[in-house]
Amino acid sequence: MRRVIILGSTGSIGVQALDVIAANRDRFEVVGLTAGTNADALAGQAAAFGVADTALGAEDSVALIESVAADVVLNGITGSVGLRPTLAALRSGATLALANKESLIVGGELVTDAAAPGQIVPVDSEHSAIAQALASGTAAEVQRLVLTASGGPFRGFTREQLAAVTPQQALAHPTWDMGLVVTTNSATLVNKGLEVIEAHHLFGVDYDHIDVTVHPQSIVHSMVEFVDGSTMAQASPPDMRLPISLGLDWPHRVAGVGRPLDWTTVQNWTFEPLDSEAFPAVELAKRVGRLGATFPAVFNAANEQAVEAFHANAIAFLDILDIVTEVVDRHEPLEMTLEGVLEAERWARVQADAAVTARA
Ligand SMILES: NC(=O)C1=CN([C@@H]2O[C@H](COP(=O)(O)OP(=O)(O)OC[C@H]3O[C@@H](n4cnc5c(N)ncnc54)[C@H](OP(=O)(O)O)[C@@H]3O)[C@@H](O)[C@H]2O)C=CC1
Ligand SMILES: CC(=O)[C@@H](O)[C@H](O)COP(=O)(O)O
Ligand SMILES: [Mn+2]
Repeated sequence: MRRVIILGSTGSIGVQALDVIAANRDRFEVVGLTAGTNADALAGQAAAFGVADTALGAEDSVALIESVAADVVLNGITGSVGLRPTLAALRSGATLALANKESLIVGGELVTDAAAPGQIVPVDSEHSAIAQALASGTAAEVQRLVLTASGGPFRGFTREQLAAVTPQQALAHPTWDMGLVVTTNSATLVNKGLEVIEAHHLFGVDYDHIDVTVHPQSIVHSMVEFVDGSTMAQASPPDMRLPISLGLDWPHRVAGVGRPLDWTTVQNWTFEPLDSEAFPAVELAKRVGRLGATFPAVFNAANEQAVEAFHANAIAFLDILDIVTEVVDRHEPLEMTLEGVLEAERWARVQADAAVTARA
């Protein structure tokens, strides 16, 4: 029986994790649940799963991790506020099933240095796919990682067309039903940029050997190319319960957690290059990833502020990336300590908010 703490249990990842556990009560026991502010939903989940320990907010999530023994902590919090809970989960010795990509991106080596080998299991669908595909060769035999991107709701749009898109349109993701921030990030392709940095930290592959291809069907979740020219791809219908289940009990598979592909119907899987002119986010992310230090934290924090402003109708869609770029370009890197990262984030949020105000 694996004892599981779920951080962000009231969100998209958290609710799907509870779905997986509800169907496999002989295998998983929920021992802790946390949310941001939604106390009613949290109390309902605690009653349904017989959980005594719950917490609201990141600080109390850390206290819960420190006081409740668990085999695995699933971090399904949204945003870089998940950094301290990620570090607390690693300190606790539990496996960290990581959906909260932001904590790895902003924390960088603070997170990877705190992790024992194999302690972080990726839940993000692309990184779960890569982890599965990597089993086909040795680390030295890996040539390239290829992350798939759906392209989001605005795939094929020109910059002129993107200028007028609305928050409501940005939330209409073609293949995944997710929280507001990651869905908006999929529309700008910032999500794919964050995922390139995430892949670099998780798998130790340099940025010249991490590529992105647009695959609108979201069936091939990512690929690993090996030195002999062989490419291993992981494919399944888009359903986060599969990577979540692997995160909860890696490397073991949970029977029946996802439905398989249906080969009795016509399949049309397509792949196309990313239009970096309309969607410069991946190039910018690679730039900040290469710069390292506090640049990724600044990229992410400025984006979080700009996404919030976009949904408050304070800025236009294209302003999101313009603001993030402006803030990154002005950044003077700070020391890579927790305090340095938090200070860089504070600075980036102030700068981004000022850039929003300047556009009002
Ligand atoms: N959804 C998906 O399919 C995927 C998500 N991810 C990643 O997983 C993470 C979660 O995404 P998703 O589930 O979509 O997001 P949601 O917005 O649906 O859920 C976020 C969760 O985090 C909680 N939360 C928000 N703020 C805080 C805070 N300050 N302290 C503690 N908890 C907080 C929320 O609580 P409350 O309800 O109280 O606000 C909620 O439980 C993100 O990093 C995302 O990029 C990655 C791949 C796929
Ligand atoms: C399900 C998942 O992992 C999301 O992060 C997904 O990647 C979003 O899709 P795109 O960013 O490819 O549109
Ligand atoms: Mn993803």
